[in-house]
Amino acid sequence: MAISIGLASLIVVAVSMAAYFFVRQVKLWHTMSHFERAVPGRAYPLIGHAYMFDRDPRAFFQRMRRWFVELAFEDKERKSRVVWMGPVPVIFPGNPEDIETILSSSKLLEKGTFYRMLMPWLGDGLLLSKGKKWQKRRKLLTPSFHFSVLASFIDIFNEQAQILTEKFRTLNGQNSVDIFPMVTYCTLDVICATAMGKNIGAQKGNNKEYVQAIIAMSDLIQERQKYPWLWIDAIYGLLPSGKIHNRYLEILHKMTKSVIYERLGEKQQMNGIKETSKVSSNGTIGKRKKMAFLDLLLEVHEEDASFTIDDIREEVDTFMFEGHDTTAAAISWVLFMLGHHPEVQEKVHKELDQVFGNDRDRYVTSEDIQKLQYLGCVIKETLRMYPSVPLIGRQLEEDTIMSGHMVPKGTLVIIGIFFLHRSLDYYPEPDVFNPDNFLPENVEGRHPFVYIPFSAGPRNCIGQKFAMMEEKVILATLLRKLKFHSLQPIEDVNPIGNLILRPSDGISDGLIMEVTLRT
Ligand code: HEM
Repeated sequence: MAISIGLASLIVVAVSMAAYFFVRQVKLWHTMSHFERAVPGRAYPLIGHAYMFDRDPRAFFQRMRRWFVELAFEDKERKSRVVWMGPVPVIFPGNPEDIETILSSSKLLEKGTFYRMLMPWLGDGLLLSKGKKWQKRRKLLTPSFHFSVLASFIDIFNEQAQILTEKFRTLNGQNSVDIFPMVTYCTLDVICATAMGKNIGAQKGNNKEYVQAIIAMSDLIQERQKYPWLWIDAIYGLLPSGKIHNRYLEILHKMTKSVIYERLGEKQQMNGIKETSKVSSNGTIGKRKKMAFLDLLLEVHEEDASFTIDDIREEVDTFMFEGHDTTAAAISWVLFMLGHHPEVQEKVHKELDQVFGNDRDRYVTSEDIQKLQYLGCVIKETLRMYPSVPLIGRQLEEDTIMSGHMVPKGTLVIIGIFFLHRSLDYYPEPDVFNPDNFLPENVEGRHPFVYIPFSAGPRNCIGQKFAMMEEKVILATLLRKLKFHSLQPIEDVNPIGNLILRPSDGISDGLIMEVTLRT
């Protein structure tokens, strides 16, 4: 009797849940029927459009590119469209006006499910936090990216750029080389020195365990994002890749924490001479060493104890993640494009000669950076064609009108930066590399939301100026001495868009180039 009552209750609960789910799905289906599909095929109950997705990430991204560029952005009406990822509808805005609605809103700031895989590593750092917490953190951290702080990092950019140049110089055309990992080690050294104040010497082959962990971690997260069954922590933790993930996580957190406590200890020791430990105009702590982001965060912690050591760890890890892969991809794609466009490379070389004369060794200064206008156009055009962050997401926190229809609260929205930047509507020849697209006269009159490599609005990239400065210093240092020649045809190197836009020619995931000395 007891069993049959239990069984009956179970059945009632199951049937009610199924009915609730069914009604909810029918309502959702009806609401979304106002939006055209972003993919050519039908969506079926439960699986949605998932049957159309290629397992091979390269083929998948190419297919998405055809669908979204042609169907969405180049459709006459440029309406936002829907894709059913299983039973979950995802809206892809198809015009800059809808993108502006989302990104410029001070209420639509939540990132959504796709970012969940980053949580174990980055916690509630600036990239992932939401609501009041995000607002408070953003306000706290914004002064850390003030120009005077960034200017104090310029020596670090120069130092690491020179090490990279020397590494390339010694190759001098003897071999083809995959530039991607070399540039990544360089940007990793830069971010460790600027975020943590620690020189980990990745370019020199030091700290191998940490370097391997940080590079592999991004790859593991990207892999995990693709397969929903890996999203469940309990399952993932039992699988070999989950075990590796957790081991790397431990290495990464251990390093960040040990640097934080080391720095905190040093700071406390210096408390006796507290006055000199305040940041000075050239970004040094007293006479000791350069300020790192970490020092600024420790100062915030001293003034406001509710900003805890764990909070600092989350922010430092967020900078470590956001601040090395993005810039490595951006610099590598610039070199790859220059290697395919010798006439553009020649113009960059000329500009460098005008600014630096015959001096190919001195450090790049803030004043030089201002003068390198054409290099700036090259960087921007590369970020148009190969935006380091190709897709960003939001989970709507309130009902929102897009393309004239209501999208209910809770819906996932994905903004395809890569697809937007390749649209014929906004760039006359979207697949042609043309830095002149960013000459002031050509930028004038362009809708501000058709070019958004750093996102836009209140939740844009806080590291944008840092990134542009770092890119210019590294490229100006490399290109004063070196010439780059790409060895893979452009059409063979398809970008794969996950967290970061990476190259793949189907054989290697690198950018293979010949590097020679400039005469
Ligand atoms: C070329 C280099 C870079 C590109 C293209 C880039 C792009 C972006 C984009 C598109 C976002 C928005 C992400 C989203 O909404 O999901 C973002 C956010 C962010 N970026 Fe960057 N980024 C770059 C470099 C950096 C650097 C060097 C740092 C730090 C030193 C950094 C720190 C951050 C942080 C902390 C956020 C989260 C901001 C917030 O939500 O308030 N980024 N970045």
